[in-house]
Amino acid sequence: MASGTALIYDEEMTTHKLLWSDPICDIEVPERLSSSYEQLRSYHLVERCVHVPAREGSEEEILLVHSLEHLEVAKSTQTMNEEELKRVSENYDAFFFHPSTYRCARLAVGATLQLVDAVMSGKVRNGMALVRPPGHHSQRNAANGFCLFNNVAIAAEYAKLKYGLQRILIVDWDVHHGQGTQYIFEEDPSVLYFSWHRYEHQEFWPSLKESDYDAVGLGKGKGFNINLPWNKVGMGNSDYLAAFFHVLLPTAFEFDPELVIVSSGYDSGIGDPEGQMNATPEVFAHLTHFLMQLANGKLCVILEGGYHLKSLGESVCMTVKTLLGDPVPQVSGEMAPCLSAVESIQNVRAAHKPYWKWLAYEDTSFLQNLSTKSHFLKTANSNPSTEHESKITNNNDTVKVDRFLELHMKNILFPVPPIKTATTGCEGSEHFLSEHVQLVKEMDKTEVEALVSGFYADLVKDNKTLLSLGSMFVILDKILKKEVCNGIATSPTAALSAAVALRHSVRLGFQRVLCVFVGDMQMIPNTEDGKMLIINICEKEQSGKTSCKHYFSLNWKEDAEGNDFFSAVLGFILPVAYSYQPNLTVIAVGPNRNLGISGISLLVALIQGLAESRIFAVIEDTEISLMQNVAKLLVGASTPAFGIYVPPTQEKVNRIKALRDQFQQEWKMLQCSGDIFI
Ligand SMILES: NCCCNCCCCCC(O)(O)C(F)(F)F
Ligand SMILES: [Zn+2]
Repeated sequence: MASGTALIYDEEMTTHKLLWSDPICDIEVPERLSSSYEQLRSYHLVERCVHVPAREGSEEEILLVHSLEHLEVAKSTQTMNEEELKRVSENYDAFFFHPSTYRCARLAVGATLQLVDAVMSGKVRNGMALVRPPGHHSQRNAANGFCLFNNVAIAAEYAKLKYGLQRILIVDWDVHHGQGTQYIFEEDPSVLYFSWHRYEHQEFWPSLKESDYDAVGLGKGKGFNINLPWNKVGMGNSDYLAAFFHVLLPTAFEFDPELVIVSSGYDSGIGDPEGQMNATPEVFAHLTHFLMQLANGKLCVILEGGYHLKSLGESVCMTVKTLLGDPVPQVSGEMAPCLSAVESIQNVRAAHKPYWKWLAYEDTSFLQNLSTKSHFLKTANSNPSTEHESKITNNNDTVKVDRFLELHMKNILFPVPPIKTATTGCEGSEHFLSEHVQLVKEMDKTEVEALVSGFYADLVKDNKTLLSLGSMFVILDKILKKEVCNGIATSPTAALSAAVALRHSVRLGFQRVLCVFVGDMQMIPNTEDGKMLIINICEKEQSGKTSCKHYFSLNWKEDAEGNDFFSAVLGFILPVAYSYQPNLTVIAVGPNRNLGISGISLLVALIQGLAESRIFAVIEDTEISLMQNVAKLLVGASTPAFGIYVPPTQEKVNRIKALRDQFQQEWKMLQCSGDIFI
């Protein structure tokens, strides 16, 4: 699988600028590009990327999406004077021409296509193109909203034509609706377009009815256009993550794209005058991390909007750092989506129920009793997470936001551990040893005995286990000291090793340890003090132990034909895990696991977004191929082969829903339907 991250930037795209006064367009300034690039340099990220040059998009490439008339009008502006430029610009909603606009727009298209080629040819795994003018509002025959040519739409058509792709996912996390992109692919089932956007019940620009959640696509394209409207400002990290867990990711994994393209606008970030949202830069690391697990990692991130230069720059850096494979920083803020966000999520899930298998058993009874909607809103105040107090009173106070971000990013940008993975050289590990892996020597026997005889004597009986513990302690120490990012060990009794590892981790000072245990756990540690949260994925209810706030037994029988674990990971495990905010994750696979390797791989891949990617994996030593798969994932050598997508059965959906209904007050990231307020 390819490696490396491309960065495409050409200073010439800073020449396009507004020549007259226009309070609407004057935020789209050249410094957006140059200061983002400077920020990348200041974090030494430019030198870690593969430099790919921009080029001019050809007329033929532009005509993949735009009309000849639109192209001719754009071309004709190159020789116009200011008066003429102003007049042509007035034909469009919120667009301005400069003599260099046409040249810059062709460079933006070409830069985007260069990135697609670099990724599709395997020259790099993923990459980012810093371009302007942006693209997602421009339409076949019109410029709109600072956009002249639709860079991302052209890229999708180009990729279909040149690489014969049949499924492309476009994720538009810009705070404005990319109506241009929606119109272009509305009837096209080969391009799944997802956009969230500030909407405020059609009050916010471009104020279109077709930006609402019920615009699902037309004809054969029905189900392949997903609009998630934000009807309030102040949306934050938890709202964005909830939208990914409960809308985008389940759909994306079912769609199984061959390429993912992001219309990456950062005006959805804190401090932006347009968005007025509260999401902080590190959330883009999480969003990027999730999308990297699709399409075998083939991800092209294309800049759209973003008008607070500091917020824009920090968010661009978070995105590129993650594309490079760095650990994902802890996400800040209360992990509780607001009522308005949950309502939008519920509405879009209901609207798409007819088109997606994963939604087949979605309960849409709330639609019938819409009359109780007022009831819905009235009782809403009973839930504390209904509204977000806006951290920054008004985003217009740029300097205040600068200071906030200065402090906020200080404890986010931790030094990247020199080594990615520590292992004990267990059976089969020679396959993945590389400069990213450190073989740790076993702790010597006497040390282990001293340790075990004290704190773990009640757990450890025989000698063989004792030795396997030696390596485990060494790895846990290295993870705690941040000498490595993650670690993996095998054990003759994974259940016992996991129990000792959990107790050892808490003793070492990890205050919140998440343990996901696959198979029967045999011994279940006491989770009363909340310092551990255990999710036991087992075939049958553990002896009498029912689920409670910090212990869940999730009964799951792997599906014979393929991998149906997506709904459990996305709809339950990740929301609980993100609500808990662990500072270490322990993944353990015991004897007679009830999950396929692809289900476990999915879990390991997606859970790396937690605890600054600190994961300790302990695998039953009979599971050689599983160990190798997990090790490759931890090293970042591969994205998981998720196997054949199988939608969840009604019984499994009901089991998740029951757990969600029972615990969504404690773990609020589980909330995805409004019936919690009724
Ligand atoms: N009352 C009229 C307000 C017009 N506001 C225009 C906002 C354009 C936003 C452009 C963008 O940020 O979506 C892009 F990504 F394309 F750059
Ligand atoms: Zn925007």
